[in-house]
Amino acid sequence: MTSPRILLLDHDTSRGERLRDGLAGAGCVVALHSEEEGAVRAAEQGWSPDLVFCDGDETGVDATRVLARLHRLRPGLPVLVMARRGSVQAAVQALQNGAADYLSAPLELSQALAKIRQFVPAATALATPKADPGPAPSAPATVPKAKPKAQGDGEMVAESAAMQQILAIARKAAQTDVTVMLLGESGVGKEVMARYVHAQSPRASAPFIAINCAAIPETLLEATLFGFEKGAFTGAGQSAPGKFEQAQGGTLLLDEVTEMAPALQAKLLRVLQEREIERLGGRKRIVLDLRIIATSNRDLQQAVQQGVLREDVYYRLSVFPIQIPPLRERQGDILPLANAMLKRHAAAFAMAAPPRLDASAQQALLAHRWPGNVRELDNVMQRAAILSQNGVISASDLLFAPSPVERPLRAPPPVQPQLAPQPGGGDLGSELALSERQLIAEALQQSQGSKQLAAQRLGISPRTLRHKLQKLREAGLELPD
Ligand SMILES: Nc1ncnc2c1ncn2[C@@H]1O[C@H](COP(=O)(O)OP(=O)(O)OP(=O)(O)O)[C@@H](O)[C@H]1O
Repeated sequence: MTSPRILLLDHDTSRGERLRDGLAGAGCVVALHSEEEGAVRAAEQGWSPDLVFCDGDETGVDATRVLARLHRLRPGLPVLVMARRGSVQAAVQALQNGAADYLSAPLELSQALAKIRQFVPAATALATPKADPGPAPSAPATVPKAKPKAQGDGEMVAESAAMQQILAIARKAAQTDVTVMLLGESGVGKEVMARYVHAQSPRASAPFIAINCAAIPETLLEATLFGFEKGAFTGAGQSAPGKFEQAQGGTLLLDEVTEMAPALQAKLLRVLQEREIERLGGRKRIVLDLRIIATSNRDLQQAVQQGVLREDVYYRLSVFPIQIPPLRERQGDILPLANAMLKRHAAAFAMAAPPRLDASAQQALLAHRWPGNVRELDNVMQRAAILSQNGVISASDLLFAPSPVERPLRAPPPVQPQLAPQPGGGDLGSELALSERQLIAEALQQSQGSKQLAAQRLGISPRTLRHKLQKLREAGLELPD
């Protein structure tokens, strides 16, 4: 993975520094600016970001102007505007001005990482931390205290037959102390399922502690998991328990466990076998009484073959694997999930009632491939709640983000080389057709799949665009419905 380059523009310097440090710790290259001029000049002088987070609080930074200036330099550059929660007006304006998304300030690190992963193709391996990654590795003594998530937050929606079956299996596993391995693409709901297993288990009233193994630098991860005694390393001013201890009696979720460094996997193996730990720098053996749940979005056997996952750890973790299918394979969940999310976003935006999905919107949601799974659906619903008019969401309010996995329009097939030169030079007709295809592809990508916006960009009517798309489809190109 190449490091995503993030331009962060925030007039509140200390808030910006917190986010910058977190993003840098997760592997991003971040340029932080507190003023518009510096930020745009950096981009003008060749520091080309992959994504921009721009302050939208109107105190010192004019997000609309920044957006316009950056888009002049790099059309299609994803600019995400951050503004205080509840300012629906600001959200609508930002989106109308070409912002890729609108986010509530202050922006959580996990939310920022999720957005980077969504908009920057090279950052798919970047993980959303499920626990505060804490400070930089140079200062492990200040590993944050346990931050257990609220029990049962976020309701599980599972109406499809496939998910009903999986829930039944998960409930059975919950009754034992078996190690559960949750598998599935990013965003399918592995953490939601882990919380469900915990909630259904006899350990439900004890803590549920989640740690994202991919989001924490290797040196800090060991101290975070095992805890440490005072003086264990430079800066360890006082003893601190690790996540294993914090989860005593309850459940520890090791999210993205396959991203753990092999040396630490060896230590994890001992814990899985012996159910006891020692803090770093400590001698006392601490007996563990907890369930371990692990997740991964990799193919585990392949991970073993590639040397990413130790084989012995694989066997220990895979005692009870549960595969969660991608959203596109459980159509029965799409609309119930969409409605549940609209309810949540409507409450967050202080709307009188959640907006309703009309038939065109329902159809578009069911037809989409959801490469980003439930997380992507949640993002689409958040934007739709903001854009909805008179309490109704129609297909044109649904802005599907271009996916790093699967673009709305595949690149046109390469032009076949001519065996013999045609009399009179190149074939102008096919060159024009190719340019048209490219223009349409670009417009769709820049409009995040919205045909209405794409038609506006191209200066043609939505009907003409539909007609052209139909023709391209007939010519064998794969296109969104
Ligand atoms: N069945 C569900 N019901 C309600 N919300 C869900 C469900 N599944 C997923 N979500 C929501 O979708 C988002 C992604 O879910 P989650 O973090 O559990 O996915 P994940 O598979 O762990 O993703 P990753 O592999 O990227 O960490 C969250 O906001 C979560 O609340």
